[in-house]
Amino acid sequence: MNERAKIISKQVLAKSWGSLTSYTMDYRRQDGTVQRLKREAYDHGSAAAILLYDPDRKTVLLVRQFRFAVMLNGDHADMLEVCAGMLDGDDPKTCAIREATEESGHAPTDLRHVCDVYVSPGSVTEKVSLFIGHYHASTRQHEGGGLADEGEDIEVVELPLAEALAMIGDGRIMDAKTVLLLQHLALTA
Ligand SMILES: Nc1nc2c(ncn2[C@@H]2O[C@H](COP(=O)(O)OP(=O)(O)O[C@H]3O[C@H](CO)[C@@H](O)[C@H](O)[C@@H]3O)[C@@H](O)[C@H]2O)c(=O)[nH]1
Ligand SMILES: [Mg+2]
Repeated sequence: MNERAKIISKQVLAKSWGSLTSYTMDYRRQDGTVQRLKREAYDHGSAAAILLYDPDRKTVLLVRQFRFAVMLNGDHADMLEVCAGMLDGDDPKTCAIREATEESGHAPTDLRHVCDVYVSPGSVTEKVSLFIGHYHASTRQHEGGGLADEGEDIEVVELPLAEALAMIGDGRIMDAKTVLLLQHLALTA
């Protein structure tokens, strides 16, 4: 816990798949004065994500899936993203391999860790560990698509890296972790 903030009380506003909690804290400002503040935090655990890249063909494998919150915010809800998922008790690398395999059908090789990011640090506790891994014909285990009994309905989409980068510019790719990983790959491939 940060020494600048002392939690005075907390109230669970909602607890279901994730939890939304309202905290009251005494926050010590940079000038030393203490201010009482309220902040809400949404906690559904942390996550890992992996961009699948075929270096021989310079293609990437992404997944398209429906995102309810994006629909609520008035944007096109069929999001094109890198494979990703909640840690569910696994370490980030194990999670990245598990999610890539479930969602894309490929068990990736040559994983490298890129960085860890908070995508919405103002209110969401989730930290996402980002990886790049390789796929090719021999890494294919099955056709992918995710776990239908958990409501996943995933289309696997293969694209030239150059086309995926262009899709960031024209708004067809809007998921932050996907933008970051594609741009990192473009800088380092
Ligand atoms: N019951 C219930 N199930 C949920 C809820 N929200 C998600 N789920 C289920 O929980 C599973 C989550 O799938 P994962 O593959 O583990 O996670 P993800 O949704 O792909 O998350 C990744 O992408 C998100 C969007 O970019 C990221 O926010 C997240 O960090 C992560 O990288 C899916 O089966 C989904 O149906 C909910 O509110 N209620
Ligand atoms: Mg997922």
